[in-house]
Amino acid sequence: MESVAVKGEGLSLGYLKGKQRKVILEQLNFELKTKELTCLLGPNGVGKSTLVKAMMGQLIPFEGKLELKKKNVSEYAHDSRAKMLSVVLSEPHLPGNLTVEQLVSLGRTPYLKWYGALDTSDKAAVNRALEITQVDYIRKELVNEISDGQRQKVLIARALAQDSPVMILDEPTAHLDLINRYEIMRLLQEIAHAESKAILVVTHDLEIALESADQFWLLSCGLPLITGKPEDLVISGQINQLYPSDRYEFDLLRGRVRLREESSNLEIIGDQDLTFWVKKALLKAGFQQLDGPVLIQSNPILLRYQELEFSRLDKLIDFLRKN
Ligand SMILES: Nc1ncnc2c1ncn2[C@@H]1O[C@H](COP(=O)(O)OP(=O)(O)OP(=O)(O)O)[C@@H](O)[C@H]1O
Repeated sequence: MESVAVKGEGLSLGYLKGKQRKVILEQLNFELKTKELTCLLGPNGVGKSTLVKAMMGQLIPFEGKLELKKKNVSEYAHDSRAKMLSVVLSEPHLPGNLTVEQLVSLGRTPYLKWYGALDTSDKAAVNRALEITQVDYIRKELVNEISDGQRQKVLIARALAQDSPVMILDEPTAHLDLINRYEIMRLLQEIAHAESKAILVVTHDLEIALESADQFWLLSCGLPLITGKPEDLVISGQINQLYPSDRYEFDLLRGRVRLREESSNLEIIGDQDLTFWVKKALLKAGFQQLDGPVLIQSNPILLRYQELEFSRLDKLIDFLRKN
């Protein structure tokens, strides 16, 4: 099986204002691969949706090549492109009077005959999509009467029913709680691997993306697109290009962004994970320096400072403020 599903080469994308070109992205090179979950990350306004629009055939590149399964994206007729690429947008307008099953069935639209009814293979594709995404049990519920997390799974089911080798999702975890964010990304990773799909997810959710993505594409203003395994980009420090400001940095140990640590002379002794949180609380409370070390004893937690013992950080901080 050809592993490159979408390929961009020397792509320049943007919008026309009259006859004037407003270039948003230049010299983009990438390969979206089958059996991989790729996350596209970048700050607001950098051009992520612009790239997605181009992949959907809604935006003709100013320059360069954009191929979907080795054929120029703009050469596809609407229906044949829909068989190749499905899209889940972040804020879709859904007809609320449809049931989950009816909405997922809409994924079969590109395959329907002129009389518009689902045949046995369409029904099988819908059932399979409902099962894979585990929303079978709400198939008769109305779309506007289910939770945000369920709705997101239903939209993924509709894209699955469309049976295209490429799936693109724009912020599928927006508005979801932490567990559901993990759930959705884990589901997408499983689908990419088990169903042999090339999946591109646009997201701002770096922590969750790090847990689930096989590839990262990092877009930052005025720089070339960086692609690679998330862990490689972390190890090489390229991940920091997402945060151009000096105030932020990627915390290698904890796998997330943090405010660059203020320089401090705090001496905190104890288990490494615990010292991290004690230091964080002291810095937040405005203490960059103390008159001696803070010793942390675990099980039960006890903080020792100047021969005094504190069972909680707020008690230690209260003491420091008063003295
Ligand atoms: N239809 C349009 N016409 C002209 N300029 C546009 C149009 N749509 C978007 N832009 C511009 O293109 C740039 C990139 O926008 P885009 O929506 O692709 O960013 P994004 O990375 O998806 O942002 P976000 O994370 O906020 O969704 C922005 O400067 C925006 O103003």
